[in-house]
Amino acid sequence: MNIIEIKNLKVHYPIRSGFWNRITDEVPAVDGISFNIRAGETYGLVGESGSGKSTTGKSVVGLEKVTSGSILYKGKDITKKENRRRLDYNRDVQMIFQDSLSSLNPRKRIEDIIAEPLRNFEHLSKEDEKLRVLQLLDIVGLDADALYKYPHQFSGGQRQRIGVARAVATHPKLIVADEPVSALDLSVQAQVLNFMKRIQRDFGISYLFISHDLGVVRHMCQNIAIMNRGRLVEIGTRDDIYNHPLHIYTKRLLAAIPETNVDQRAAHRASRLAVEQVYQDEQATYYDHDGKAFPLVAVSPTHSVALPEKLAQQLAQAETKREAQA
Ligand SMILES: Nc1ncnc2c1ncn2[C@@H]1O[C@H](COP(=O)(O)OP(=O)(O)OP(=O)(O)O)[C@@H](O)[C@H]1O
Repeated sequence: MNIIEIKNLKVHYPIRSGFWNRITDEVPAVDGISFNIRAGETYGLVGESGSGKSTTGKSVVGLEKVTSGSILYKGKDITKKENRRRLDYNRDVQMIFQDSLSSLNPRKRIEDIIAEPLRNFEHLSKEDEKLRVLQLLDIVGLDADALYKYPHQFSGGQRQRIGVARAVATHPKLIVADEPVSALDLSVQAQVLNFMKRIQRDFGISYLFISHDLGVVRHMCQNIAIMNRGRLVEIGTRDDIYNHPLHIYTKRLLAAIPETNVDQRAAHRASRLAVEQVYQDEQATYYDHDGKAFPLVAVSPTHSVALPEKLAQQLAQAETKREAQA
């Protein structure tokens, strides 16, 4: 069952200029994307900086005005404010941000930061509210003495835990996690990802997991969409994307994952350079004459790629042959 269905979503930002501050152009930050998130899954949205991931995430939580298209939740389009209100959408869908320092109010104590959504959506007595905040701190592995501290008194990883505690306070159905570990050291990244997984199991939450790094997404996501210049260039299961990538942009993101095995580094660098060369030389094959991605074409029930139909099928057949020979 799908928890969210995104259909042909567009978010175009106006560019104003001149004495009268008129709209002279627009930035197509999100340019007609469609994908579904299933209940209980972690769906990855991956692309380089500026590809439109955050704008998509903010549209899903209702923080960004949508130009056209729809986002369906329980069959209703929540790009319309009245549907968000009617469905308690702002309680059911929460967001975790990359920059935990600026997303947590520095003047508020942790108790008040975590209690804020409870005060907005549930009207508990003071005692019950405190009990809930203590339970939430416990869930994310922080001690009770955190209650009276301020965000700057915590490490980046601890602040991200506080952000998660606030996000899960109202028992949401979906959390949009926008680069939740990108600002953290590798060892802390693993801890935060692990407890995000645990919370998902315990609460039955779905995540829209936004990242520029296919290396991080591999351990979290069952299905992945690759975003480039406001469009989706490839959608597939983890196996489709990591083991049978078809679009050159996906291959380029995969080649950018650092190689940890020292013996493999030279070969990895050579293949990264080779992919980069194809990407530079074959823009006209992989993008239309405006430099935009083609519409997605399905090459299997789970795998779609943004290429002209014939080329998509040829590449998919070559990939099947390669796998059979391997
Ligand atoms: N408020 C805005 N007004 C105008 N243009 C914007 C606005 N917000 C984002 N953009 C532009 O929209 C495009 C997509 O931005 P977005 O932040 O969604 O990308 P992103 O993939 O999340 O990148 P990053 O990881 O760097 O945040 C970029 O070209 C960006 O400059």
